[in-house]
Amino acid sequence: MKKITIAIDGFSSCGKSTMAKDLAREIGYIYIDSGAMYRAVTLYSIENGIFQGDRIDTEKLEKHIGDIHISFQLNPETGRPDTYLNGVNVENKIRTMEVSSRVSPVAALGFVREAMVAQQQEMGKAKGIVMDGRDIGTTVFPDAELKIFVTATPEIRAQRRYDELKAKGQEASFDEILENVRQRDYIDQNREVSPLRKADDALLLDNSNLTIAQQKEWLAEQFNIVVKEQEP
Ligand SMILES: Nc1ncnc2c1ncn2[C@@H]1O[C@H](COP(=O)(O)OP(=O)(O)O)[C@@H](O)[C@H]1O
Ligand SMILES: Nc1ccn([C@@H]2O[C@H](COP(=O)(O)OP(=O)(O)O)[C@@H](O)[C@H]2O)c(=O)n1
Repeated sequence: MKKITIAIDGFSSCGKSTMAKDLAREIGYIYIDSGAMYRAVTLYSIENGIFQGDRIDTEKLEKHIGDIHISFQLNPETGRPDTYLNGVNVENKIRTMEVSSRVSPVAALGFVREAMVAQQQEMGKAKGIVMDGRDIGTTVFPDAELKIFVTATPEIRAQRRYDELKAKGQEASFDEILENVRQRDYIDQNREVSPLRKADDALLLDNSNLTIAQQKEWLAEQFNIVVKEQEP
């Protein structure tokens, strides 16, 4: 069967990676969490003195961008890929509120996006990939055969992220998470380079009232429809 490219974009914390990972596992495709790459660049910046308070030393980051190597390795325990920054597993570190609160300004920098998009396009060259993020259907893979744009209300998304952090035993405040979700949505939609928007040919999914199982089933249906259409 001919392999296709699947792009899943949308607002923060709405369940993109949950559905992307599940689908990739089921159909034997590679899964790439592009947000993890921007989070890893942010962690590198925090750990290497590139932030002065909230200010980003963009000159320093640009000088070091070539030293930031991000890769993914399947974690046999979770069955999902973990993110590695220069050979070190940073999967837990990149999910903290500290990284969440600093990632969107880093991801708005043109040279950061250029470097990440080049790596993402290289990863998807052979197709057979599910990638989730903000600009996958618009910039990274504009020719993707299946494009989805996911959304849910900010309150529902913040609650999902709150439950997740709690379950991991991390300190979290619902109000702080809601504020972060809103702030990131704003920056992501209003930046100059590749702002978050639905590609004209993307299917819209509001999963506010869907369970994980329901959205998984919906996505599998969309995949089957597109694959059938591709058949000669
Ligand atoms: N339909 C859903 N209903 C309830 N919780 C969900 C749903 N989809 C995802 N989640 C949970 O919400 C949290 C955020 O999902 P995630 O896939 O990380 O979102 P995103 O990749 O869009 O940021 C996770 O803890 C996930 O288990
Ligand atoms: N393709 C992408 C993916 C993420 N990002 C940025 O990276 C941040 C973190 O992405 P993420 O997918 O981990 O966000 P969550 O929705 O999982 O919290 C986003 O808020 C965006 O600022 C981006 O600019 N482009």
